[in-house]
Amino acid sequence: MSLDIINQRGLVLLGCGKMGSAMLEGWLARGVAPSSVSIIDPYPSARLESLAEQGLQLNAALPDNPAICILAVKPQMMQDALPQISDIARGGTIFLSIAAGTSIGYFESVLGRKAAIVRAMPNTPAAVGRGITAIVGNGAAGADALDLADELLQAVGQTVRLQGEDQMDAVTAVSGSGPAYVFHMIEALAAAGVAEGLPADLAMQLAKATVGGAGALAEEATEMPDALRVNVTSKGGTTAAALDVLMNDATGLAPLMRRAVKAAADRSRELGE
Ligand SMILES: NC(=O)c1ccc[n+]([C@@H]2O[C@H](COP(=O)([O-])OP(=O)(O)OC[C@H]3O[C@@H](n4cnc5c(N)ncnc54)[C@H](O)[C@@H]3O)[C@@H](O)[C@H]2O)c1
Ligand code: PRO
Repeated sequence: MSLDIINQRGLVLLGCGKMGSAMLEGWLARGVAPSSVSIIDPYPSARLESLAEQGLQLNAALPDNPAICILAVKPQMMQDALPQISDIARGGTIFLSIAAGTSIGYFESVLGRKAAIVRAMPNTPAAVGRGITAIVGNGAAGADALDLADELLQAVGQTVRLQGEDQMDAVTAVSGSGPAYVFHMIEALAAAGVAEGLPADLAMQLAKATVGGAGALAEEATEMPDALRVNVTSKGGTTAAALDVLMNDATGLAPLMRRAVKAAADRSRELGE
């Protein structure tokens, strides 16, 4: 399985900030040896410094032919960062980019069309093995390359394969950025609890457990979310009173979410220009 290949040939991470670290923690927890990981990052975290003491290669010479090289710097930093991995073999290594808005065509223009390039959009719940990553490959990324990328990403959650790269901006806006929307909902729910008289720590505990529990139920139940919502809603009761506000056609959550997701997708398209 892919993690064995990673341990044999190595994994390079170009940039290891919030998203790179989230995935790295998932891989380490699932058996990737710190000594098989090479990281290039001018500002390594204390956690990376500590992993370096366990054998992780930090800003050191790279393996010639690693199984996979993950490109995890900000889109705006990509051009400056890529020359640092230019000595990696083009034939045997899969280049997996997680950068928002940065097209496969851009990477082909830098790495060449023969390089196997996989564009992916993960999300930070990968840190606890609950991420979801969408992937799409270029012409040089054959079934084996996509399978390897898929297996590696499955170690930190679910994966989906896209029909085309044109779906990536919408995916980024829904699942890449989506955790931030949910975290903000937790903040807003807790703040509303405080406004109704609860202590802040109790309101936050209630909000976190409610969102976490509802998310788990939505994933595990056979019913769809609309049926689960109806199950909570007594006729003439408290939930119905709240949903009158949240499901207002003009001012409720749906039009607000539509605007938010459109703003994210538009920004993803801009980053690709
Ligand atoms: N954070 C998320 O939720 C998320 C989700 C999906 C995709 N992404 C994508 O992941 C990428 C990284 O995002 P992030 O949130 O982890 O950002 P981040 O700023 O936390 O991490 C970027 C890392 O790159 C390092 N870096 C900067 N210049 C470098 C260089 N020249 N060479 C090597 N490393 C360099 C920085 O020190 C930093 O640690 C972005 O392209 C983003 O679009 C992020
Ligand atoms: N974080 C990155 C951004 O905000 C991409 C998706 C989540 O641009």
